[in-house]
Amino acid sequence: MSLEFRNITLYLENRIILEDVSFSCSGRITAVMGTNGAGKTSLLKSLLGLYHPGRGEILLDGINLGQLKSPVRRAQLLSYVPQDCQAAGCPVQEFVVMGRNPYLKFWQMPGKKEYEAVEHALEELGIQDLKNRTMEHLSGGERKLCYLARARVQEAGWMVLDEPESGLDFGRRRLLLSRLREYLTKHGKHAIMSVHDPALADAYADRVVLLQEGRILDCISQEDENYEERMMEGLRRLYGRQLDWVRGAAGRAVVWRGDRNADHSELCESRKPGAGL
Ligand SMILES: Nc1ncnc2c1ncn2[C@@H]1O[C@H](COP(=O)(O)OP(=O)(O)OP(=O)(O)O)[C@@H](O)[C@H]1O
Repeated sequence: MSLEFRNITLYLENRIILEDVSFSCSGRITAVMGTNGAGKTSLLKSLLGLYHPGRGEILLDGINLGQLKSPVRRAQLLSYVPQDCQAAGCPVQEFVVMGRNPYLKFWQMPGKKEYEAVEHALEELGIQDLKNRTMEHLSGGERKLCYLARARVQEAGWMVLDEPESGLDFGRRRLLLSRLREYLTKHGKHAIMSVHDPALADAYADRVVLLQEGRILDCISQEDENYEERMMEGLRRLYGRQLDWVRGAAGRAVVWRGDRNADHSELCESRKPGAGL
């Protein structure tokens, strides 16, 4: 299964948001990283058909998504977990089962098979206890997990996840991404996700795409011989020169040298005037 972005250029409100973005995904998970406003969500929304690039094409297993008219077919190919998981006024079980809609006729109600899929997804994510709760009464993290369960029962070939880790506690982030990897591997599926934490991208993604102000800074695979050097060089260009790897028996991690005493002024200088933050 292949997913390729070819020369994507996107304008929103007469501003260029993505410029000539080209890369292909590889392995189970591709992570997209970049500072706030770099264009990660816009890239994912272009993939989902929510934004329409003025130039370029996105090819999923040879299908040009720009020419795909059927929303049902698109939902069979791509599932989505947005950054902001809005509260719906229905029980969790009913929300999650909506993931099966692309496979039901318009007059058909979900049945035993569909609810079994829901049970299974909730169990895998460790949130069976939420089944009968109302979506709008859940915490942000709990809601995020319900959206993930819905994407899971949708059984699309590709999951599109916008900051899946946001709002989750320290342990659940790891649990979620390792379960995601297991699920993708077991079912031969793939994911593209935006993520802010380089440690999570490093630990769970096979390929990391670094976006800077709407352009590709680098696209690095874990298999590349110089992966560590390129990854660190890219991260330093995005976030600052004090970043470094530390290595130990338990693996490697990205840290700030000096941390609380580190000089973070470079971070602000690297932002464009008027870009906020
Ligand atoms: N619908 C829109 N109309 C106009 N501008 C938009 C729209 N959506 C996004 N933008 C702008 O596009 C730029 C990229 O936004 P985007 O949400 O893709 O960034 P991001 O990398 O996902 O940021 P973050 O890490 O903060 O979520 C920003 O400057 C944003 O203000």
